[in-house]
Amino acid sequence: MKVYFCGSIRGGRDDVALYRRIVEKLQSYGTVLTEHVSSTELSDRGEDASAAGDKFIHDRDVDWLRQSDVVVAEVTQPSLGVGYELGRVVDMKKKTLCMFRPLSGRVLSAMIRGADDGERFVVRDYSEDEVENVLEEFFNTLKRS
Ligand SMILES: O=c1[nH]c(=O)n([C@H]2C[C@H](O)[C@@H](COP(=O)(O)O)O2)cc1CO
Repeated sequence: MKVYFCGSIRGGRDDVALYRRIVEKLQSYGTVLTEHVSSTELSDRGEDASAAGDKFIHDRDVDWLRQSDVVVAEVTQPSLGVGYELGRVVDMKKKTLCMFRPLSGRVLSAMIRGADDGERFVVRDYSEDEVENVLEEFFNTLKRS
């Protein structure tokens, strides 16, 4: 199974330790195409600051999104890139889990929460200690569908 993980990069790296935990868990289910998103070596400058780099990143990531079987996004730290990826994914009709931590004090964008259809695109509120359980639940429902 190919998994695409979305997490904030230029939107801010505050949650990178959590991204690491998510990616480690996801790797027990399949190949994570975007493992770099969880790298502590990646700063909020992104992978490459050059203009050609940005086109490469965009085209590669959209291609990976197309290839993926399932998409998991941590959406607590607002990120234009993650929002864009999720918009594309809705059109691609991929099975998607968005994970949000209300204890952050933030309110999730209506364009993400409002896209929840209870089936293909699901938004799940959680707290940090529940990360692994939330992912287990999600992948168990995938097996059943
Ligand atoms: O260097 C990068 N590499 C990369 O793969 N991305 C993708 C994957 C992330 O899920 C998402 C993060 O977007 P943003 O940088 O706007 O927070 O975009 C984004 C950047 C930088 O924008």
